[in-house]
Amino acid sequence: MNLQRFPRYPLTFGPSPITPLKRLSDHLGGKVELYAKREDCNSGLAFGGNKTRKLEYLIPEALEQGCDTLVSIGGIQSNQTRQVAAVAAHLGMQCVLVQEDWVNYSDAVYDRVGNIEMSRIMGAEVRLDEAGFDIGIRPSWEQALEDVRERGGKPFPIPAGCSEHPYGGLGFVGFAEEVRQQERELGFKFDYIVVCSVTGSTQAGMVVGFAADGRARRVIGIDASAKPERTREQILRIARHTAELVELEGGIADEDVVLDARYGGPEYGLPSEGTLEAIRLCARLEGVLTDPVYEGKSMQGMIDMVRNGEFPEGSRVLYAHLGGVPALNAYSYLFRNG
Ligand SMILES: Cc1ncc(COP(=O)(O)O)c(CNC2(C(=O)O)CC2)c1O
Repeated sequence: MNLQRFPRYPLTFGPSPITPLKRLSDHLGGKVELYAKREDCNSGLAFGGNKTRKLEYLIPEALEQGCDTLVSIGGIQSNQTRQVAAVAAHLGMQCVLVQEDWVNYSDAVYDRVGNIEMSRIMGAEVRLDEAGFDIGIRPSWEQALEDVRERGGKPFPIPAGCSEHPYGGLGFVGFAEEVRQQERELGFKFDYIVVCSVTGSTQAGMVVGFAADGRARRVIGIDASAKPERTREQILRIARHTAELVELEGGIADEDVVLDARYGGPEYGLPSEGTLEAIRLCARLEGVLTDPVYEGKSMQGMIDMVRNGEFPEGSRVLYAHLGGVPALNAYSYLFRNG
């Protein structure tokens, strides 16, 4: 596998730390050892997250092409767009963000706090659009690109979650290589990796990266799109493309994409009671926060799978914490009683 041939523009602190979740593991019976790899603490740029790792492989192209404006898209509380705004500010580039109406939830502050607040403070042009949730290429985003061109700018297109960009999976191939190095230092290997999936390139990169040592099917995706068929198709397609880019021997089989659809409901961006309980449990046992849109759902999935005995006794499970905490501010009503 050859990731090194692709230039990487450092936007993260270096290898993200792996921390034990010992109190949570003990609370769940102590038969499975849970750890977290902290992409939520991976960068000093506006709290970082999984997109910041992905952007390290997109930015070299933007700089090489002489682009002056990063253009991206997400829902109103998108972590993607906030991370793009931070990288644009950090690089001295302009930023245009399309924020569509992806979530059937709003209250007095939903479009004024958290991610969208930070994007505005960092100087991004934030365009609210009433189109609903869809992880594909959107007319609103294509229009924003055209508008930048018409005003004489040179836009760099960054699709939702970076995922439809040809290099969108590379960052998480690197994640797997980083984990292997950390396993050598820890003196053991993880049996499973749990990760939240929506636009798919995070899991796709991990599947390719861990395929290199036979662990592709040990990457357990937890769908948070509530449209798992679409997300699964996108993960598989991106994984196969990424495997070609890094010259992975053997390629990617359908069965290499494991996506659990039990926890994505009731809708994208809306948490179930189980999700809210998982957020509270991890927060109160570990001081580790997760969010109602993404990580709360993957945390719920991991906790449920441990409770159901779905991981063999003695398993070591690595939870990929991909960030997302800023969105908690937009869902404060759900936690008004703790
Ligand atoms: C905290 C967090 N965890 C997991 C995911 C899912 O990652 P993928 O999109 O690569 O599958 C996101 C994505 N968020 C999107 C966004 O617009 O923020 C791309 C949907 C995320 O932000």
